[in-house]
Amino acid sequence: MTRNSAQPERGDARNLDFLSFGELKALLARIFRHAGASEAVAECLAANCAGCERDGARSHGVFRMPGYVSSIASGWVDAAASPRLEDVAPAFLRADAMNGFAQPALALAAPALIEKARRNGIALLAIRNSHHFSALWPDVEPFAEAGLVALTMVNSFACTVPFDGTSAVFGTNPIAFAAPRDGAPPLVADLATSAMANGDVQIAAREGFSLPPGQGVDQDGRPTIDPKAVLDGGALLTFGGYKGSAISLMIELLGAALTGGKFSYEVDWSGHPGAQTPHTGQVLILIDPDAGRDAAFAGRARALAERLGRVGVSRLPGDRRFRQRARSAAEGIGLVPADLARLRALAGPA
Ligand SMILES: NC(=O)C1=CN([C@@H]2O[C@H](COP(=O)(O)OP(=O)(O)OC[C@H]3O[C@@H](n4cnc5c(N)ncnc54)[C@H](OP(=O)(O)O)[C@@H]3O)[C@@H](O)[C@H]2O)C=CC1
Ligand SMILES: O=C([O-])C1=[NH+]CCC1
Repeated sequence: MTRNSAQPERGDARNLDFLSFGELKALLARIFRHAGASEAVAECLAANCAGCERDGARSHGVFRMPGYVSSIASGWVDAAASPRLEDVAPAFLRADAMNGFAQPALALAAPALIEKARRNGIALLAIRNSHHFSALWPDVEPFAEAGLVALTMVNSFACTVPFDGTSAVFGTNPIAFAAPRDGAPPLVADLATSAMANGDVQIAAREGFSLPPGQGVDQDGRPTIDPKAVLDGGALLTFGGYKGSAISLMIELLGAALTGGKFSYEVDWSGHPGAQTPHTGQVLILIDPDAGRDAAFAGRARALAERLGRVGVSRLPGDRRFRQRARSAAEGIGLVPADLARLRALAGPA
């Protein structure tokens, strides 16, 4: 059976167990603490991962928890690391995640970054020595809610063949953008620059679905719709051929060369069986869109969105997530009972 697994269905609601966001976040925080994370890291990553599940961003929801745990257990990532911040220029911050996760480094930097963006109109954060194993929208959306435009990019691990190339060099290299909009939630776009996210390929393999044609190749470079062949020595293609390849190239440069992180092809976790979290870098740019003038940007964003609606566009990036978020708030976050049981087992004794 083939399914466009970009946002796979979770199954029949009648067969699910429902948790509130608070309950799911508390369970995930227990798992992180049990795995050896510091309190701060556990809270930060639990909120992030529970938020992905709540919003229907399944490729980075609770299915990722065993990967977090095995990466921590392998000694590849330090879940108790305390990130360090360096103020390098009026509009430039660097953060060393100290071989920990990227999100706690971003959380540490956020207040100073916002202050710099408001003072200078723009500010850049370069995070290195960091592991990013999640969606990017949580890294940009809060800034747009505070009236700022945010753009972020992360490189990952070599699993994507550059256009015209013969083997994987790029990661799935996501880019996310958030902008404030008058009278509505921010506009938020968040996408892998590979044809699919690696997480969705893993979900398809686990649930027994084929990939749509044109997403990946097997270990011999032949086109395949078998997710296991893509994961087992094969690779993904870039989205949109040479165009996605060009954007992925930019993300390698900004995510790694600019930050001091590793290129995706330099990630070598062979000495750490069980490691799954890419050890690379992340760049984030904040813009105060109304610097030097009266507020206008959010109104312009609203005008553009309304125009798109008038020509028949029924879904803007972020809309599906916001709808799912509202649904989760009303009904709870539905989990397959076997997945919930696995999470409880990962959390150890209560
Ligand atoms: N940490 C890492 O190294 C990596 C993380 N990722 C993450 O994986 C996630 C999934 O990526 P990907 O599979 O490419 O995302 P999708 O293809 O599912 O979605 C990409 C964007 O397009 C929007 N969108 C999807 N379908 C439509 C449509 N029909 N009309 C209008 N807008 C649409 C989505 O909005 P909406 O969200 O509302 O559906 C989203 O903003 C991302 O969160 C990404 O950050 C990916 C690669 C690596
Ligand atoms: O889905 C994906 O492609 C990835 N998520 C985290 C690392 C790569």
